[in-house]
Amino acid sequence: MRLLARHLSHLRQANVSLGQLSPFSTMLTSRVLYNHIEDVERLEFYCKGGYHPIEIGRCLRDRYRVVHKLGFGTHSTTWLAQDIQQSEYVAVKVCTADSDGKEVGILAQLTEPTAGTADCGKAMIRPVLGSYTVSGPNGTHPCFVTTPARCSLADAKEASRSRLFQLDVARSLAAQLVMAVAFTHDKGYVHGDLHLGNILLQLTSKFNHLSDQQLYEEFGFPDPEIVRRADGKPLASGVPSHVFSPVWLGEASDKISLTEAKLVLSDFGVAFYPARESRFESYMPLEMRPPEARFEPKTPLSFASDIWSLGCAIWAILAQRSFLDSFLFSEDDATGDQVDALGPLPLEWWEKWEGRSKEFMANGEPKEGRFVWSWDQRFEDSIQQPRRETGMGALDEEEGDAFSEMVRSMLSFKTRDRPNARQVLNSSWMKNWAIPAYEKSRG
Ligand SMILES: Nc1ncnc2c1ncn2[C@@H]1O[C@H](COP(=O)(O)OP(=O)(O)OP(=O)(O)O)[C@@H](O)[C@H]1O
Repeated sequence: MRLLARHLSHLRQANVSLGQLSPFSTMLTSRVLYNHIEDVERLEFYCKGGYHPIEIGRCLRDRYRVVHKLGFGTHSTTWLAQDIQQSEYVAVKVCTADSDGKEVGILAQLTEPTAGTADCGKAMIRPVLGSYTVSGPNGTHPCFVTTPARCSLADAKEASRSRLFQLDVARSLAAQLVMAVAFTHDKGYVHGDLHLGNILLQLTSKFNHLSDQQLYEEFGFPDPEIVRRADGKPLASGVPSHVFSPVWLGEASDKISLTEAKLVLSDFGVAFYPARESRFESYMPLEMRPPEARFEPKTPLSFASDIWSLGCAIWAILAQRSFLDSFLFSEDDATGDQVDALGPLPLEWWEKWEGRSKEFMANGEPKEGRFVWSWDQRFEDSIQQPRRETGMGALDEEEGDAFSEMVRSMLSFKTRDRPNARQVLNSSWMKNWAIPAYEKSRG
């Protein structure tokens, strides 16, 4: 069940990126078909410009001995390795050869010793421990080394029956996420990909005391799956003979304790610096994508676009279900769902929206007889009822009102009406519920 859940979660994340492969991508996926293997990277991305084939047991740079696979995205595979110089486990992210390699520079700037030294948000972004490039049959790949994390919040939710975090854990995670985003924005960067798949949980330092053997006994041995072409022909030189499912170091969301709930904001692969570059396209999953990316495609995205996604992410941390229906099939579905939840669109957007008459009589007025999932009903169905039913703690009226006020303001259609991240940190819900839970977690 956990495997299936993770597979679905990866598919959902991958689905998004596949349509919009990369802002920089020059990779042409290979046309070769392979026999399907569950819960692994897309095999057709082993091609010129794509992934680098990695073998478990191999030593990268004569320093990082690969022990297991941690995960994969559309632009990378990430490996758990033993740093033989420092005798500690590290995560090595090996990017596709078409990656622009900017992520490492952004992480280095965000974590440099002078960057906001006393800022709590800085502690939630992992410093780069080393970076290099590796050349192989598919090209030259930017690689960088960070500390390994336990699992993403998306995977933790998928691994639990309730798909919920304990209330104080959810409050603390939400506070940490806003701190991390506020810090990132203060440094001039927009993250651009804020969703629960990119929000990771820290591993405890005890992990470093495990030998390879103990690690395998506790978390499972790598299970090589043979790669075979569907046409039976031999594999090209850039395709690995075996691939591996990621190791599961995580925990089901409902089992995570307050002290374990330490967050890492990861994947700055599409982050950008709006003062120096204009970005018009959003790479967010449809259900968390800011609406201006659709209705104002000629206006560059900025910090406020992260605030929309941050509002959706905070909702998803507290809730069992995402704010918008996660089975949206088109941009029209997403816009329709946003109007049902948040009310009428700005007039100029409404007039621009060609698909408006499918579900609506007029702006904010649904067609007769159609079910409308309102804000209050979503709050009840996604947050309160599941929390009550599973004994995970519902929000009382005062907290519920403060939470709704904060998230609703972040989900204002017009970017100028959204608070900035520092203002979010100063909201009543943050000050009276979320930050106190975070402080409790630090003892
Ligand atoms: N430091 C880490 N520790 C543990 N797992 C990690 C780490 N970094 C990445 N991962 C795993 O690898 C997955 C992919 O990483 P990441 O999102 O950085 O890749 P990407 O190729 O940039 O993704 P995208 O598909 O968004 O382009 C993550 O969801 C996570 O499961």
